[in-house]
Amino acid sequence: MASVAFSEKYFESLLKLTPKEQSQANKAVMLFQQDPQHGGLHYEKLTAFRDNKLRSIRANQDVRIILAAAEKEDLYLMLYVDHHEPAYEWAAKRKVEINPNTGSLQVFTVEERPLEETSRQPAAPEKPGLFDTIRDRQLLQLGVPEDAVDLVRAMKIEADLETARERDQIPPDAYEALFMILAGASFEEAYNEIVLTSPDVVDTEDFTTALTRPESLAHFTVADNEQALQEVLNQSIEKWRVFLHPMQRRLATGNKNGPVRVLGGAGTGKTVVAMHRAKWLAEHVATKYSRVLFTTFTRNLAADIQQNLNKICSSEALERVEVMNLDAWVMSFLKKQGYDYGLLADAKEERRLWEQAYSEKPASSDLSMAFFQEEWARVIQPQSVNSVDEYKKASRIGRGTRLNRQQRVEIWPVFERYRHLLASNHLKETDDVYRDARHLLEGQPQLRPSLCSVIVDEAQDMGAQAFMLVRALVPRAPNDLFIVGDGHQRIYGKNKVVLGQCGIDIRGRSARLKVNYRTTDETRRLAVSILEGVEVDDLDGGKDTQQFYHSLMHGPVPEVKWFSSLEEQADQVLTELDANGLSPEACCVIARTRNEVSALRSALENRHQTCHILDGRSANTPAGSLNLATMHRVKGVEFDAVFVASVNEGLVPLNLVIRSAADAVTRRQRENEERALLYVSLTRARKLAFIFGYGAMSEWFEAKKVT
Ligand SMILES: Nc1ncnc2c1ncn2[C@@H]1O[C@H](COP(=O)(O)OP(=O)(O)OP(=O)(O)O)[C@@H](O)[C@H]1O
Repeated sequence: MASVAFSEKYFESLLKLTPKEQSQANKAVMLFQQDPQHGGLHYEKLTAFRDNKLRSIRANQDVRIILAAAEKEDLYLMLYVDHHEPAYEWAAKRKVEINPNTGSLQVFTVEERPLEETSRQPAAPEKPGLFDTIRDRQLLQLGVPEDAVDLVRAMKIEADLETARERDQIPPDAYEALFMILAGASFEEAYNEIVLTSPDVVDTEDFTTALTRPESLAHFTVADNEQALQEVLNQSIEKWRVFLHPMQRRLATGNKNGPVRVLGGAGTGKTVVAMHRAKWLAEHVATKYSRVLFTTFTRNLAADIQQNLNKICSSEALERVEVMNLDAWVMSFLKKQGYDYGLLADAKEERRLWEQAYSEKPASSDLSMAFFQEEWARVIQPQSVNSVDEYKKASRIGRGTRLNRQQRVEIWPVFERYRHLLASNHLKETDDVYRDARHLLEGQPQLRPSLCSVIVDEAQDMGAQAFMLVRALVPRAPNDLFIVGDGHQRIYGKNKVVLGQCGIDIRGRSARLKVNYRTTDETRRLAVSILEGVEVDDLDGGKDTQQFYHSLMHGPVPEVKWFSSLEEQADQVLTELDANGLSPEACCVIARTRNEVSALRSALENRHQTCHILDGRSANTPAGSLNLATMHRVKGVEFDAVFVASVNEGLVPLNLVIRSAADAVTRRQRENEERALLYVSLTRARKLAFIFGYGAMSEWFEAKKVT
């Protein structure tokens, strides 16, 4: 039986056909796998074309499947499917080759069409080439096909590289390397990033081996038996399930000699990597008695992840993975040990307790209640400070208000009182709960759950106590921890965590994902610009950057529009939905506060638009209803279009939050978090993003507005 592989492009083209044609194409491929020479398929060599490996078969009278044949290996690569003429047109200039330097299987176009006119404007002849500093030999090492070297040499402006990618003249791996060079990387940096496993010798005729390389598997999937073929064809191909970026694949598979940390801007596929890692661990490391715990920040995110894992894991693998938000997991664990506390989750209750505790403040002190709350969250809880003596010694690095030892002694009773109030109300904060669970495990190791591995998603919003608990949950061993996060998206006022200080040593095992698969580059740029100048950490005491972070999709630059009233803003939301043919259930209106979300809801409902508020519990949005959510709630999810609404002065950044900061340092931290909220909101958009406001505009957008 023949082996069949499919390119990503094949599925893209398949999905453009009618359901009937798709099913005919599937049948043809299945028949082909049984018998490539079957008369009904009209297996035909496309001799006059650029690549003599190309063949076609018939799906019906008109629809043709274009494939490349490695006949000696009885291996066939399905590349494209379309109606007769466009299918042959597509095939005429394509080449399918194993790159002799990188070993990756590449499909690209060879054509003599010049690059855009822009490069040939009067001044162009003297313009230096984009890649003049890179030698031909280096271009080849980076995976540029020999046929494309002249084209690369002719590139004069950035748009030339984009044009070449859009026309498939440069294969994706070579494009990425060239993109990095343009963005300032040295040859060595680009090479190390793109050519993950440089083969010693490449056999350019050995397609079977080429298809095992991560670079090839980013764009091809193999079905080497009938069952595999059925599976590939039956599932609607969601790309993330099959076509992993080489870096994603490298991270998701194989034994790791200890904790791994994965960073990456919004939409770079961190959660996808974490899910594939869970799958790999479930298949290779876990047993029924030693499972994988996949934790994330909220119940909604855990539910989404479970749903997606169901799509990629067998039922045996699923039994070996437990998905839960960390709070829920720890509470359930503690309850089983007879723990008799509830979690303090109600902001009003919290405020009430603080107001009582604040009354212990010495009359001589003019510190605000906000100061005490911040001090508690950023100094006392992360360091498990339990007594005045410990407080005297506690590190207060990063705090804006200085306190000498005497002052610490004087204000300590406020914290003691707050702790007492929590206890007398049978309440604990999450940090307490994490700590209690860890102490329990340290004192009674036999209680340790049987886990071989813990995966942590959205790590930027987990604090030190959470990570110390995670460390205690699983013994130090290969594959023990896999941590995924993005400091740019820290929105819950947690201290920056330093994994090394929580006993988690990631040295030599960390990576950053750079390709945004969700958002258009135009939206991504705007989102990144909001965080300009904000220093972002890498979860381990170092700095993170957005260098080389890019998106391959393009669309309109998000519009920043201003209105005179909330009602006018609501009108415009409806106008844009209509004008862009958007389904309301695939879109979301996002505002900073719950009150503003409610006001928007009323305005939209008054205009006969049904709305669906995304809150703590997720339920599917009914068809025709428009999603509405706060900025906090949209973390980790995505929509075709987002309307970041009511970006008004006072709301963005939220005045209340900024004004109540006890000192300048805290104010800056809060302002950065407000920026992160906008970054998160904007990067939820798959196709379109809008920034709307009314009344006085947020100072952050004054310069960008369109009237
Ligand atoms: N290899 C891939 N091929 C195609 N699509 C992908 C790939 N990896 C991820 N995606 C898609 O990109 C989008 C973002 O992925 P994911 O949610 O994993 O990113 P993330 O880095 O966790 O995002 P965020 O931090 O913004 O929540 C999803 O729609 C996902 O299906």
